[in-house]
Amino acid sequence: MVLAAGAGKRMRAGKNKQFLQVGNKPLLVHTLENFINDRACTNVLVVINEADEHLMREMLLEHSLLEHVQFVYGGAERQHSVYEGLKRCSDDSIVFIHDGARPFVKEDRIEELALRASESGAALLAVKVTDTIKQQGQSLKTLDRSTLWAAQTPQAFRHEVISRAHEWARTTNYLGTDDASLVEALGEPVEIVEGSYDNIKLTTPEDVEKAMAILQKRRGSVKKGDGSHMRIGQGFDVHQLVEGRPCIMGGVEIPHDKGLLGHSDADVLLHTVADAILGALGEGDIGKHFPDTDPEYKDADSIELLKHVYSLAKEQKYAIGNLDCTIIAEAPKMGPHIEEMRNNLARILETEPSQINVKATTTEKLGFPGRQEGIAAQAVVLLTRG
Ligand SMILES: Nc1ccn([C@@H]2O[C@H](COP(=O)(O)OP(=O)(O)OP(=O)(O)O)[C@@H](O)[C@H]2O)c(=O)n1
Ligand SMILES: C[C@](O)(CO)[C@H](O)COP(=O)(O)O
Repeated sequence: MVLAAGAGKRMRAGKNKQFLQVGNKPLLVHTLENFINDRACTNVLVVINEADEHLMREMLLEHSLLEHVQFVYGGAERQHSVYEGLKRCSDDSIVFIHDGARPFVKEDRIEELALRASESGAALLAVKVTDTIKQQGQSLKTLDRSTLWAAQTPQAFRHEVISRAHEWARTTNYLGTDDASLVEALGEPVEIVEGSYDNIKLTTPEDVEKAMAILQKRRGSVKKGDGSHMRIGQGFDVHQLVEGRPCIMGGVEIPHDKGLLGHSDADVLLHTVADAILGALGEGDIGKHFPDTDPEYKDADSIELLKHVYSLAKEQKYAIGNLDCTIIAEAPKMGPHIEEMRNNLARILETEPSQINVKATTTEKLGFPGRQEGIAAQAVVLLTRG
């Protein structure tokens, strides 16, 4: 259960912080991917505000996650949101309750929590407190920090245990700041699984900068030299120019007296980029994935084809490092459309336009592009993961 029904007031972003862009994707997308990609996780429930539903659906669709989640409407307080979510969890499950605003939970912690929760009924991630903690009373007291832990999420429970704790809290009007505290209040065991200081909750604007630094660190900390932290690929494609076809380039329909011939919409730029990404992944080429003999791809929208190719990269946890493309065409003029193509590519590939470069050249009237018989495009892409 991923909680995303808060207002994000302390973030002061003018919208629910779950939509905030953190590096190459929105906060909630980072968080959900940790669970959707986890093999042991069978159902992902997202607790949302009804008012956010439309935008939430659009965002998850754009990142190919919509089909992997179910929505439930939350309540006024975090605890009420959890209560609503619990009604939708099955009786025999281990329920993970996690803040949508914590994007950096690690796979091995999820495994450890599942194990400990199935043994003891309840387990949470927490880190040892590193500051000296003062308690304000009549006089100031210093607590023994060797016994203090800062609670994080996920918190994992046998469904029966957490449902009972929430029912009790509801009838007694007990409001806790996390879910483990409700089980503690019943006097039942809760185990701590040591987490990581990087598993931060993005609460204030400063946390976005911390999150960016953690993302950078993760990208840089993947073992170098094994060829898995970055992959490079190149693509090249040509389509013939003929009368009676639209000229679609980088998702932009460019007014011209001729258009590109092909089984799909023949967007030579997007095909080239798709080939470059497939090359980087060692996954062959677009002909292998979308055969031009398959009627399913007749007049296919190349944006959808490229999205599919990018989803293969995401499955392997790669994102775009940068992409550089060249269109080779005598006509039409590409200049007025380059920015739109760049923005389209950034959107499809879930990155920033600054990571993408699109340029165009003629061949000085030489060869098939020069004679305006066709248009070629080439691309080089760097995929990174971490
Ligand atoms: N009624 C609520 C309140 C919070 N949350 C979720 O609980 C998590 C942790 O809460 P917090 O960081 O406090 O988020 P917000 O409530 O959104 O932030 P704020 O308190 O600043 O408004 C967030 O992922 C938030 O979306 C929720 O699902 N339902
Ligand atoms: C549950 C929690 O993440 C534990 O640290 C946290 O208490 C929830 O956030 P909030 O700011 O207290 O709502």
